Amino acid sequence: MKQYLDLSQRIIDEGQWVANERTGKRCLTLINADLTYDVGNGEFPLVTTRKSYWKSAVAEMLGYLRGYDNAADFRALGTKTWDANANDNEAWLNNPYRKGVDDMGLCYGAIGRNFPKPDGGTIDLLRQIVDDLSAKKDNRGEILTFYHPGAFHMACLRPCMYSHHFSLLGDTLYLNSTQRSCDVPLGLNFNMVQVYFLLAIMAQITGNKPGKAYHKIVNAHIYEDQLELMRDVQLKREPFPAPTFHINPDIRSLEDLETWVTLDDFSVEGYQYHEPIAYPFSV
Ligand SMILES: Nc1nc(=O)c2c([nH]1)NC[C@@H]1CN(c3ccc(C(=O)N[C@@H](CCC(=O)O)C(=O)O)cc3)CN21
Ligand SMILES: O=c1ccn([C@H]2C[C@H](O)[C@@H](COP(=O)(O)O)O2)c(=O)[nH]1
Repeated sequence: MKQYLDLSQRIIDEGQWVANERTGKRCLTLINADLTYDVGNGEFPLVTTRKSYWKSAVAEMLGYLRGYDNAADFRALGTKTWDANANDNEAWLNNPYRKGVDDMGLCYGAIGRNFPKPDGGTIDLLRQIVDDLSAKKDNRGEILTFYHPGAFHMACLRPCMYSHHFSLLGDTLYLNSTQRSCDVPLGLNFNMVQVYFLLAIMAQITGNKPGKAYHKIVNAHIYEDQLELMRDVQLKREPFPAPTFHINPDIRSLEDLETWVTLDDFSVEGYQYHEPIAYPFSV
């Protein structure tokens, strides 16, 4: 939580104003931030200085792991966060590759679970990584990437957290996640939970212990219409102690994640938080 508040304050103190063409808004922007989550010690990075919707965050990551490519599937899982990008963005609505209502196109899990090969066919990157880590193998390239520049014109958005690199030392699993673009008031709230969750669940389904997760952010920004709420409301609040995150121990495999798992298989204990803040969202 302290890392989140420090980054937000750093953007306010040192950030530069940058015009963003896609959204038509200016962003106060900082380059490079490194956050660390000690998953092995259960330090769950949930924001407490406003109500944070952690179930939505977990649902998003679960949808990526399942390879979902449309907002209706994400809604069925328990999050509406892809509705706007799938259905309200002018450029995407006019894109000939859009398959209809709720389609997100080729992004996130639709790429990572089905990565196109130049010589034909596709690779399921997640399946390969789960198989290797379960066999205690780390080939120094256990990388789940959602980044495929050749498919950007067929997607509603380029992936923001685009690479998750797993490493095994003995039976302790580590994760380095990289994010190219970060909406700190809205997106990062979710992204911290997602990086923690990804390491915790991957350790559990591959029979390893979770270690630390390292979260690299390149472009960290606050949109102009969010600045006042962050500076004058959220940053004035005192954080509460971190809650703890629990996963149903019966989840044992990638197939479990793909079939019967719901948000009821996850819980948060001891979550104390301040009043919600409704930050504006830029499509
Ligand atoms: N501008 C922007 N920021 C983002 O963080 C973002 C995108 N676009 N597009 C793709 C995904 C979608 N994400 C989203 C979308 C909506 C919320 C949001 O509205 N959050 C509210 C309510 C959440 C809820 O009720 O479930 C919040 O207060 O956190 C958060 C992340 C993260 N990503
Ligand atoms: O997981 C996510 C997904 C998206 N975001 C934010 C970061 C940016 O504000 C927008 C994406 O816009 P681009 O023009 O494609 O950079 O969404 C996030 O913070 N976390």
